[in-house]
Amino acid sequence: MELKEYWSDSYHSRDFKLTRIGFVAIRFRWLVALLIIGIAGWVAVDWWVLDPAHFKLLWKVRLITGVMLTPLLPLSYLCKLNRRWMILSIYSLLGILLTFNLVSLWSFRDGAEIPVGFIAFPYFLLALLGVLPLPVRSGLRVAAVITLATLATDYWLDSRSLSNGDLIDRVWLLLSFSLAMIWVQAGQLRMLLDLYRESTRDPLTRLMNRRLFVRQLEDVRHHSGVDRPYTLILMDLDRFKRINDDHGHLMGDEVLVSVANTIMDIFGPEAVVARYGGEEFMVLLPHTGLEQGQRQAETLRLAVESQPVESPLGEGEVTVTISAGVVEGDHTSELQALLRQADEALYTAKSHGRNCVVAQR
Ligand SMILES: Nc1nc2c(ncn2[C@@H]2O[C@H](COP(=O)(O)OP(=O)(O)OP(=O)(O)O)[C@@H](O)[C@H]2O)c(=O)[nH]1
Repeated sequence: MELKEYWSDSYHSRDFKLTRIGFVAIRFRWLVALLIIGIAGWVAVDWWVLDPAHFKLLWKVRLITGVMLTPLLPLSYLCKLNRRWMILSIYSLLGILLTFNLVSLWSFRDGAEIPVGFIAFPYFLLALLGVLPLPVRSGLRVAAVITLATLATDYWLDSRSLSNGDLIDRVWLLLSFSLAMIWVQAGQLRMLLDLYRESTRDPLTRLMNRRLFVRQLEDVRHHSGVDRPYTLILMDLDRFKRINDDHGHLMGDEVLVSVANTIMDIFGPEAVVARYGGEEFMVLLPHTGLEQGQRQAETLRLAVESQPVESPLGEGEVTVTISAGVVEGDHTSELQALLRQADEALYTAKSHGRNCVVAQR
């Protein structure tokens, strides 16, 4: 994982963004549910430790906080659809809880001793938010909001305490907890990204696998218009079994990696490229019509044919050829039918003697 991927989600793929938001949504929902139960359950502790006057005020504050948190449960279902909803949900949670913190501390303005649970609340909140897999930039924002709100609350309620060493002590504690939160969040993000890559990448060629490809295809189909077609190229190595049989599986693997690299070189970063099966590759060219797709497939076919692959054991080189089927889709296309059509076009290319490209409307 690169450092910039820890820093901001703008360096994550669209698909991973959605996956991460889905995880955040689930954890956020559990967090809200636990907070509702915890804040309500705390009434029993208040009843035990507080004097009746305080208890009378604070149980209502807890009840109102619980009621205000409740809409965040359905909101968490919207969070997984869109980053904006996620941000709104997280900051609404912070707003409600920091207001709760403010009101509960304010209730001790008469000089009564504040139970440690109330003083520790912002630190408790920072620790809890560690469960969300947020990038460092988002974590810093959350930490800044909690730190500033906590210091402002303290200053407003007891400005005297901020003139002595208490201020340094509090700032130090808040910064320590913030760092711990960001560290845990980055760890969660890393674990999620590693798992995501394991489950969506082919370990040999590092291309995406079929599962992710189909999701990407669905996404491109969804966002394309009638006048903005896309093209699919399904290709298969010719007589690949023979390469394995004659030169060994190590050579076969080398051929697969070499062809994958050639595909990436020819089509560039705009294309969506996947290892679709054992010796099958699929390329999705957004905003590309059938004729242009066919021309690009032909360029690839010639490039593969003209670049023999060297044996990793230094036992000479082999010439590889590919056959390809090309089809065009738009937003009305039914994906399974389109994939079947690409398969038929490839089959036709194979039956025409291999090492050729067949486009099918
Ligand atoms: N080395 C290696 N071989 C693989 C891998 N995945 C699949 N294969 C082999 O790919 C071969 C596919 O063979 P076939 O389906 O018979 O196709 P082909 O020999 O390419 O023949 P045509 O497709 O008809 O031109 C099989 O021998 C598989 O073992 C892999 O990851 N590495």
